[in-house]
Amino acid sequence: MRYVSTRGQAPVLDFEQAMMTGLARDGGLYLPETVPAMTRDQIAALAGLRYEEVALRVVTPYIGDSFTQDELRGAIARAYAGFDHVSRAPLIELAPGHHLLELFHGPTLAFKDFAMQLIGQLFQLALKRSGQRVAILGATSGDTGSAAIEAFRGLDNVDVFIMYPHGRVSEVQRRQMSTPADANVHALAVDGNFDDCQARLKDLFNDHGFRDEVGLAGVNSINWARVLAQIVYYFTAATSLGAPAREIDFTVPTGNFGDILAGSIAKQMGLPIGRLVVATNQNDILHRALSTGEYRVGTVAPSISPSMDIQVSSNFERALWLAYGRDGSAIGQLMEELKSGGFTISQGALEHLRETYVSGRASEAETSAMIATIREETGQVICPHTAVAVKVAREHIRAGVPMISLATAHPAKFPDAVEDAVGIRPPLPPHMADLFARDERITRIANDAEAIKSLILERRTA
Ligand SMILES: Cc1ncc(COP(=O)(O)O)c(C=O)c1O
Ligand SMILES: N[C@@H](CCOP(=O)(O)O)C(=O)O
Repeated sequence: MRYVSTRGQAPVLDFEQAMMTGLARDGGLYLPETVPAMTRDQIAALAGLRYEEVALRVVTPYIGDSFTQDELRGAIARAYAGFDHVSRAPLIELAPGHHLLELFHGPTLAFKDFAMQLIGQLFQLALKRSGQRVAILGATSGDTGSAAIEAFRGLDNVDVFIMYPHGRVSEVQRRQMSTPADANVHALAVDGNFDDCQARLKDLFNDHGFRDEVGLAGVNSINWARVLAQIVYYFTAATSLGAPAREIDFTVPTGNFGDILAGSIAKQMGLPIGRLVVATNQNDILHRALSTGEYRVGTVAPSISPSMDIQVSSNFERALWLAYGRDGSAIGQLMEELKSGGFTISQGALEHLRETYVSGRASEAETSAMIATIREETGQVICPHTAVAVKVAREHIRAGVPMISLATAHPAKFPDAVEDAVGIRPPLPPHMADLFARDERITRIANDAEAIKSLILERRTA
């Protein structure tokens, strides 16, 4: 399997190289040159299999010679062994025809664990083989950071530097990043918003001298391996509701567009997904872009679903590349225009996008009201990101087509928003029960690439 950059100017790589490279050297994002199809029979055969077995079958065609089947099987087994639910991603019925896919049973209580735990295992295999040492740099609006830290903490050939927007993540999220005592973990509170963190991350990757000097690696959904691992649960969920014999719709609470992009790849592989519904909070650039064709960056407004407080949505570049017929120079041009605030999507590309995606948004009041409604109707307490999805999903449910909303985080990560909505603070699970008693270690840092570079050079141990 060969991987190509959305901007068409970077070397073509194999899976392991693409995973270790992260951001392509032309500033673009790697994608497989062709998406491997699964036959109807192959998809039907997934129903009822253990999550790990489905993962092996879905992921294998993308790996090429990078890892043996035994290595991959072992990595998958270790990745999901720590999840606290036997199904890994259980599906529960919220209302007739509307289901919740619970993606928060991993160690850090958000969907990020599905990919990060697997990447952690694959990185270790690759680094052991190459003898390389890396400095992982991540940007987070709250969940990617703790998942990355959990997957890489304590390794002696990896340092993990995580930038998060100071004051804009929940206290639980912050403590998940600031309390691990491992010397290779560095939580950086950046004076800016998530878009600033992600922009600085790309600045550092685009500085090839620095990148090579410290062995920079990325585990945001910039990294194709992240998206790949997230494809799997679309298959487990859809086949458990009758796919491929019937069509299934999904609603995905969306910010950086990695999770829903994974759904679109599952669809390209042959999974009969009808609609992929992009659900945004008040930071609704994606909803506006899909509705009007204008991708215009606004100001990031802090919300009660902070992990989706994103305006520059990294993986939308991958969706655009597919919609523009894989034209790297067209994408390069759009990304140049983005530097001045945005661009207009061509009519052809917009139509292509609309064949796959529909969209909606939830205001702050609607999000909070939906947490209360679901509690009232089902007794279930959902997190604010999930509430955004459920609110938008309800507007898009079609008769006879099951709708699956992705429950991307555990409500205990956002106790203030949940308490405001329903008057209760969901308890943290036992392994995190003493989170508020643990010591924190945070470095406050300016929104400045040079300052971040100096810090990495000074602190790296690997
Ligand atoms: C809890 C939660 N829900 C939804 C999202 C949005 O996912 P994506 O960035 O893949 O669109 C995020 C952040 O990634 C998140 O942490
Ligand atoms: N919501 C994310 C933002 C980064 O997304 P990623 O999927 O590109 O890592 C977060 O929680 O950090």
